[in-house]
Amino acid sequence: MNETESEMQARLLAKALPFMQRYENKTIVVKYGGHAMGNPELGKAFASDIALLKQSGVNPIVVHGGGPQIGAMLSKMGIESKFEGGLRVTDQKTVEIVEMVLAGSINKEIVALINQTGEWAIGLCGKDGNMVFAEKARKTVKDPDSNIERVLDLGFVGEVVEVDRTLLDLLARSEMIPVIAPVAPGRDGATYNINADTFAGAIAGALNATRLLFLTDVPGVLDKNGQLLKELSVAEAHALIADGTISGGMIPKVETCIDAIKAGVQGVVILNGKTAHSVLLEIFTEHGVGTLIVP
Ligand SMILES: Nc1ncnc2c1ncn2[C@@H]1O[C@H](COP(=O)(O)OP(=O)(O)O)[C@@H](O)[C@H]1O
Ligand SMILES: CC(=O)N[C@@H](CCC(=O)OP(=O)(O)O)C(=O)O
Repeated sequence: MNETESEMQARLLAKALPFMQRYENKTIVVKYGGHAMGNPELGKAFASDIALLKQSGVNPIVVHGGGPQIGAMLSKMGIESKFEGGLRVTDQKTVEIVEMVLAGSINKEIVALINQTGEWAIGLCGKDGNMVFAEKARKTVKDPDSNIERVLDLGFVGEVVEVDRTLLDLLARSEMIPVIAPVAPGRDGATYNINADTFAGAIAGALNATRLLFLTDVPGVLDKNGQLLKELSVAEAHALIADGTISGGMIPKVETCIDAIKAGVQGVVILNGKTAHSVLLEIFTEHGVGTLIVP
């Protein structure tokens, strides 16, 4: 007998039960990258995945990026921008635009998409509820020829030094889904631009998240031949960064995965946010997608 569409739907829903039970009351941090955004249909699918997690009793927390969108605004305003080691060199003018784009337009766009599903999202950044404090990032790079280390001055690029769980714990017990922009104050009163991957890792670590998902625009970490690596150990990741196979924005992503694993996050996955319902595929089905980072 041919299965009707309703029967198929019922069978698929029944299959999701063990996963719903596994993740009930667990925290899942989803990093939504700027490269994964932009397509309205995919945006809707992402929002409905997050809404479904919340309805299933999971505690989803969205941390978003917006690198390409910041780049577009900076060029519209005639401000030049460059990256070093995957991080945007950020002067005073740039950090103002970064805050405007991240904590403003992009944050509210994602909040609105989730709200349209009938769930409740609340848009925040590190400043809200004294959630996150940052300090000036101290990054060094090795000159490939001489191997000499050089300190980078990235301006108002920050790294997270403190996460206060109070607000996020409160929201976990509510109907609200937090959507967080990676901007945070320093104790020095400055505003810092934090790489969204690093920021998501810090939030996941502080909340002992069960899962940390990175939604980007590639299927996961690719090897030299462009093939997907389904699993990547910490040692292999270091080797791929050192030999240049992992470059650009993938560097802070993979480094964050390593730190998150060390901080006790149970599962860290880099996956393609350009595949519709990638979050559900990863969380509610047997076969994960993307690259799983293992200790
Ligand atoms: N080994 C690699 N595997 C996959 N992507 C890589 C690799 N090395 C560099 N990249 C680049 O990293 C990008 C993803 O990082 P990023 O641009 O910061 O995305 P997002 O905005 O989603 O955080 C990919 O689009 C790709 O160009
Ligand atoms: C310091 C630094 O580089 N900050 C990032 C913040 C946004 C971000 O990380 O966005 P994606 O996740 O889309 O790359 C930036 O200015 O682009």
